[in-house]
Amino acid sequence: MAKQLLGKEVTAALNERIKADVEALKAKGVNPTLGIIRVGENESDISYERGATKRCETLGVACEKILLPADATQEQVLAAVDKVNKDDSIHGVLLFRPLPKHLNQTEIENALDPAKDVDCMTDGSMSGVFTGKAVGFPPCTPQACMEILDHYGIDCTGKKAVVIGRSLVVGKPAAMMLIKKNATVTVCHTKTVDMPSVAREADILIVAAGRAGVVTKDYVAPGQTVIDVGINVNAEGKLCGDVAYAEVEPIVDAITPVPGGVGSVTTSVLVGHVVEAAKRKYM
Ligand SMILES: NC(=O)C1=CN([C@@H]2O[C@H](COP(=O)(O)OP(=O)(O)OC[C@H]3O[C@@H](n4cnc5c(N)ncnc54)[C@H](OP(=O)(O)O)[C@@H]3O)[C@@H](O)[C@H]2O)C=CC1
Ligand SMILES: Nc1nc(=O)c2c([nH]1)NC[C@@H]1CN(c3ccc(C(=O)N[C@@H](CCC(=O)O)C(=O)O)cc3)C=[N+]21
Repeated sequence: MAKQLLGKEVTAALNERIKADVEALKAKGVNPTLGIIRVGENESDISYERGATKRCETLGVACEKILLPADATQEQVLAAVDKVNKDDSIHGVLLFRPLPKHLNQTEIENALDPAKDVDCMTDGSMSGVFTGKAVGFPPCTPQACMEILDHYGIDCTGKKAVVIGRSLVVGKPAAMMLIKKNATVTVCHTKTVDMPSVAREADILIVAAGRAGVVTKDYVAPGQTVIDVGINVNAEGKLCGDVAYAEVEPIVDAITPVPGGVGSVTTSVLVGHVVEAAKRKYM
């Protein structure tokens, strides 16, 4: 039986800190607010939006949404970004990615006010993750993975970490954060040869491929910690991760479940960033 690394155990202390900050802000007449921009009806965007909205409610943070159709023009999306930038009542902004293919995502991301960039969408914020200089906020999902390791006292120093996935939202920044924690890091992707033998060497395995069940029992070994970032919907309409949980869990030391793992920590980290952005402005 592997130890389950539970999101709710990780977020308990974090949520208490956020609630205290929210109260302090409200005492000063500031109502911390998250702005959400969604283009289209992507299923995974909508599930993140639902989780983030619920988390805002429980922590006392307001939420303003701008919903645009899937065929929105570049100008319409830029106008939405301009609106949230100019709105003093909005302290942090979440823009779901990837955007529909016809849009210039880089231009839209970089139009965002860096002070409101709570999910590391601008190139300036992302540079901070790579240079180690404190520029803006780190991306919420890889930070959630690090919060889980920290909470359970899993020391990365000298350990072998393998990350499956190289996206800018998860894989690449997660690799940088693991290097900062003194792990020796290998990053896998679709061109990696013999991934199972690479993954089996890991002490810490972070999986963000976005494909249900890619990590089977052949990828794991006793003693490992497995962090499953994937959020997929299975044939029965239930949430599942990228790891074939039933066959992996009996082998490894510790594992995050889906749901109840990384996703639930991500939304707390996001709301924490919004509150911190409001604090930086007013306190
Ligand atoms: N828990 C949370 O809070 C969050 C969860 N997610 C979830 O995490 C997953 C990953 O998200 P994201 O990084 O944005 O996804 P992307 O699709 O942008 O990236 C997936 C990465 O995984 C690699 N990959 C895909 N399939 C395989 C495979 N079979 N073997 C090896 N590598 C593979 C791809 O390689 P290549 O570069 O070669 O194409 C790519 O680098 C998704 O399920 C997403 O829903 C995302 C954000 C937050
Ligand atoms: N800029 C950007 N950043 C993202 O991080 C991002 C994105 N765009 N686009 C979409 C994907 C997908 N994603 C999800 C996160 C949590 C849940 C989720 O379901 N969370 C549940 C909990 C799930 C669980 O318990 O594991 C909740 O918070 O209540 C779903 C999906 C983020 N993504």
